Amino acid sequence: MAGTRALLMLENFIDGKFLPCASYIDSYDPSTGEVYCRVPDSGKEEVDAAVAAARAAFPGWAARGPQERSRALQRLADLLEEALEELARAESRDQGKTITLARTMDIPRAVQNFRFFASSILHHTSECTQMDHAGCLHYTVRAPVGIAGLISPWNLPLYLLTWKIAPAIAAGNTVIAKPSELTSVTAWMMCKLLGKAGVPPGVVNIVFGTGPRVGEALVSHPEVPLISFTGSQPTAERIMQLSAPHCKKLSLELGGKNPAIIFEDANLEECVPTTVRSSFANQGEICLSTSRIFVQKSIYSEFLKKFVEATRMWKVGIPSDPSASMGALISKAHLEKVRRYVKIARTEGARILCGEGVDQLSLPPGNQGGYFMLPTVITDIKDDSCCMKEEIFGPVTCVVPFDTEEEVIKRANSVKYGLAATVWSSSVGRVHRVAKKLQSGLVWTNCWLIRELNLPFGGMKSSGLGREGAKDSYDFFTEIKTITIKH
Ligand SMILES: NC(=O)C1=CN([C@@H]2O[C@H](COP(=O)(O)OP(=O)(O)OC[C@H]3O[C@@H](n4cnc5c(N)ncnc54)[C@H](O)[C@@H]3O)[C@@H](O)[C@H]2O)C=CC1
Ligand SMILES: N/C(=C\C=C\C(=O)O)C(=O)O
Repeated sequence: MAGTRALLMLENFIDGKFLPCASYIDSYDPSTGEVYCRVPDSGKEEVDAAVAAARAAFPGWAARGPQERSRALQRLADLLEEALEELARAESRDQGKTITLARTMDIPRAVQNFRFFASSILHHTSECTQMDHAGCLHYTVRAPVGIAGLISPWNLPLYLLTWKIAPAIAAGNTVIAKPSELTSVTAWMMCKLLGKAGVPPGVVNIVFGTGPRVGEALVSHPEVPLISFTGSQPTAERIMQLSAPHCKKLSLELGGKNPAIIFEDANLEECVPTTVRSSFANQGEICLSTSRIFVQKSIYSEFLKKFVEATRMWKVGIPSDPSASMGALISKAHLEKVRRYVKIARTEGARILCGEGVDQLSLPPGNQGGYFMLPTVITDIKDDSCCMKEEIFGPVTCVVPFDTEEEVIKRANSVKYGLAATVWSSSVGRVHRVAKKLQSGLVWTNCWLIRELNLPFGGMKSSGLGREGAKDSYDFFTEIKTITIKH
């Protein structure tokens, strides 16, 4: 329970109004372990109110032209950009990530999400075919689906929430969004800007609270025909079960166990720092984070030495420290889960080369209760260890050697996930060949996380269902109809 200090109190945002809730959940500052905020513990009642508001707003919003909706999105982007510093500070405090990352990645990307969909919504065309022998012309039309349910996780809070809200409202839907109960603050701050941007009441409604209460009420609601979800695979399974009786449209963006494949002709000057970043940026809490590093045997020792040296330079610090590369993990429970994986690796006979249990973490006295851990490199680990199979979602990465191209493709593909891979080689032929054979929705060669928002984003196998991007999100957030004209 919270102490006597003034806590930040969030409210739901329904029909353009901030509304208090009957009960609240404590929200923790990950860098101190102390409660600093209270989040509405909404349930069915709040979802019903949000559905009523979204239902009433839908016809008016859907009837506006794309240009008009686009202008509101542009204005919202401008307002978010004006508030960038305030939002970055709030995101960093709420999530535990460094202020530098929030300032340079999270909030700029939230701004870009609105700008991008404000523009892309103006450029869609529909299909038309002729059938002269039958005297027919066929064409397609698209229309917004209705009320979209949007559920987002805690790792990239405003970044991922806006990646869903922007395409949904650009296409003419109204939305009910549920951010993670662990990181709700920046979503609440954004609500203050919606009216000013010209987004009418009821178009964007945000209900805060836990997955089992408010998330399930939203997913089960018969008037919410589509759900876009980013988060874990077990939660996605539950969402699929609850959606099945209503035959809802689903977009599921789930986890990964992403390999980095490093061939002997890789440019290690670029590969080592990028692979440190792809393993440990945002505390390793990104679905695209590298967590299995396969290195060709001839350069294995050299790579390992350089990689461990560079990892030791990846500074863990309090989120407000501009020189920190990494902040605190999201919660005590998550920190314990991540540490458990390192413990299992050790009991299996793997070697921990740096980080957890090897090096000493140094923190200011006020942050001793925070959820910090050092970036950790594991080696001498078997491919069938849970550390090589399961999504750890923390600052832990495993490095193992390989001999041949065929062998490494097989090993990289031997997990249930298929989200993102990186391939490092200076052979153009090889990067094309390997990229094609990897079971992965995204392959970055000689780089990581360079995003082209136009193109499909999403995973194969247990990493998800559907894709997001300019055309893919438009397709998801609209219903298509084929019309035949006999002339
Ligand atoms: N994008 C990704 O790949 C992410 C993966 N994860 C993975 O999931 C693990 C657990 O993290 P969690 O926070 O528990 O993820 P989660 O999947 O439970 O949470 C994501 C969102 O789903 C909501 N949710 C939870 N249960 C729900 C339900 N029954 N119905 C509707 N919505 C529900 C949560 O409140 C949150 O808004 C992490 O350790 C990580 O491995 C977590 C966050 C993002
Ligand atoms: N979905 C996630 C990351 C997406 C990144 C992007 O769209 O650029 C995640 O970490 O959950």
